[in-house]
Amino acid sequence: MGYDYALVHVKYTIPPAIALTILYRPLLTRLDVYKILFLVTIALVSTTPWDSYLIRTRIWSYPEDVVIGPKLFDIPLEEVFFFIVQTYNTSLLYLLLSKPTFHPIYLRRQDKNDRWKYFKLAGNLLLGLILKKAINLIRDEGAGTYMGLILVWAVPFLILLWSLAYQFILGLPVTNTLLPIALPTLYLWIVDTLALRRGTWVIEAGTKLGTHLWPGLEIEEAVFFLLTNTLIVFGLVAFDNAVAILHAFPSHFPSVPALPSPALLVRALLLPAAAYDEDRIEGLSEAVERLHKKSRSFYLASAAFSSRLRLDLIVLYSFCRVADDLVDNAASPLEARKYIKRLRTFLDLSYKAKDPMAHDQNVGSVVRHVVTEFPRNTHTALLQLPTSRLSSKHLYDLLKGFEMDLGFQTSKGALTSAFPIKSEYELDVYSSRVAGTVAAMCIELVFFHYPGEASSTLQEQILDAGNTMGIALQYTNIARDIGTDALIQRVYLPTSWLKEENLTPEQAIQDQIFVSKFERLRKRLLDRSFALYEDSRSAIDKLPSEVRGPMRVACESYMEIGRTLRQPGYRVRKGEATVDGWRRLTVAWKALQ
Ligand SMILES: CC(C)=CCC/C(C)=C/CC/C(C)=C/CC/C(C)=C/[C@@H]1[C@@H](COP(=O)(O)OP(=O)(O)O)[C@]1(C)CC/C=C(\C)CC/C=C(\C)CCC=C(C)C
Repeated sequence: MGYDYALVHVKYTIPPAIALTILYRPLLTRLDVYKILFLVTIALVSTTPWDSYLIRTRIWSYPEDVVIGPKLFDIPLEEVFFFIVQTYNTSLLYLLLSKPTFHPIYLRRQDKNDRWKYFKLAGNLLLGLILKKAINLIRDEGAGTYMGLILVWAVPFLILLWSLAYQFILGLPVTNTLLPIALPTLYLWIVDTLALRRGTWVIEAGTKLGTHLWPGLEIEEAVFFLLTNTLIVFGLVAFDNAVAILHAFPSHFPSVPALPSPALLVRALLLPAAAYDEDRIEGLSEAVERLHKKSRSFYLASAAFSSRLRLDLIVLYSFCRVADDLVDNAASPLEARKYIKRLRTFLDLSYKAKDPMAHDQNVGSVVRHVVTEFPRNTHTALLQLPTSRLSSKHLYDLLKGFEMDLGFQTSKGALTSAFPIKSEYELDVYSSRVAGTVAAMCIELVFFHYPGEASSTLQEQILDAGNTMGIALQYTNIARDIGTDALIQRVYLPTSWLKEENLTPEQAIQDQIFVSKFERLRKRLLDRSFALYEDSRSAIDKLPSEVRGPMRVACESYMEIGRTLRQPGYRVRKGEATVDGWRRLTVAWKALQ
């Protein structure tokens, strides 16, 4: 009996496991736990008979004085623990590195002439040849036996995973594929070199090739760790591929449980790529692109949400952004009004389409309306709005908020300007309509994806606090944009506030930046923004535990704009991010704790 093998764990495998757990803990979802357990189970079940065979046939051995003693099918418990901890560590690293990835946009519809099918074929051919060579090595019963046994065990799994998930394996960023394979492999090569040198485990002479990758590292060991890490990462990629299919194509999978069964995952992977809905994939890609380009705060926050809710939030953002831009960037107030009217008709038709009696006919009229009445680049954002999960009230109220913007008289040649925000109350109403509604819709989506976690009274309280938080964010938004809004004749500062400073909205526009008074009013906006934020933020703790952190990230990273604006001497610069990327990340990290 000895502790050498156990010490390898104490020194080399448990510390990274602890570090990765601490690092990933705030982002961990139930689906992640499910994935890790799934992978660990497969690793145990598939490796145990094979490793047991290697030990019983003495291809592989452990001196009695380096292991504690207990065994499972002749495998020392330290070795069994190795399968678990390696799978755990590589899985956590993969999860960490792939957190920012929005998987559905890597799905590819494939028709007959798509060249990707040749990649699939080439991969399978190559793996098939390796398998044939491996069988020959075992048959020869010579120095290639151990290498042959490693390959014969690993390659069939690789063929399976490649066949099911080659689109993702090839398409995902290398930070999601090569990196989580390469880092743990290199690390385990170093650990293995030290263990073989100390004699903690021994490969018998006669069944090994005798080639070293570097002094002290047998080629078989190097290949073993490379293949096992590849299997773990490909397994996780295949899992994410299946989940992406389940969430992206409701027409094929109308209802998906939070933790899909293995059978459902396999069914998803077996859906022919020719049956993928191309418009849906394109729509999701456009939505992520829009979010990425237009909002650093919400893009970062979106990565922290679980996949199902994340998808809905991204398409909701895309709708809100497009609707806001249609009104804001209209060539004239008349055109802006026309778009609001068309958006209202779009909502009327969409909510009528929910009526099961005339569903198909009504969906047709929604599509026709969108295609004929809106610019091409807005179609997917409108058509993907998840109306089945949102009550119409908030969307109609959002349009009422946009309508208030039309109260600003901005047409060229207009003699006088109009300023609809006369009092703090009116600013609150405006903010509630354009931002409180957004908060309410985000919360509705949370309740949809996490049903039964809050009573209806609690839901009301949370929605109320969400409205307040939305108003807080909008006040910060207005404080940041005072200058740029003035350039387009919009003064959101309440006329009553301006009056207290002996100013009028017209002066605000003429002088643009009447610096000190303007800064005093900016401070007043921010003070109220932070008061509202303080009033509402504790309600986030009443949300389902999995969304608390991500919601905090969304609110905190936006409020950080306010904190920056409050710094003495800070000046807003047009086109420049108020909060830099590093600071935003730090804020997100703290919000997740
Ligand atoms: C990850 C995540 C939460 C993403 C999606 C959020 C989402 C759907 C945002 C839509 C934003 C949008 C384009 C709305 C149109 C109206 C508008 C312009 C509102 C202002 C947003 C400012 O965005 P931005 O700075 O990019 O806009 P401009 O360049 O000025 O045009 C708003 C300030 C409103 C944003 C409000 C929210 C996202 C609500 C936040 C509150 C919650 C998520 C609820 C928190 C829960 C509790 C219980 C307190």
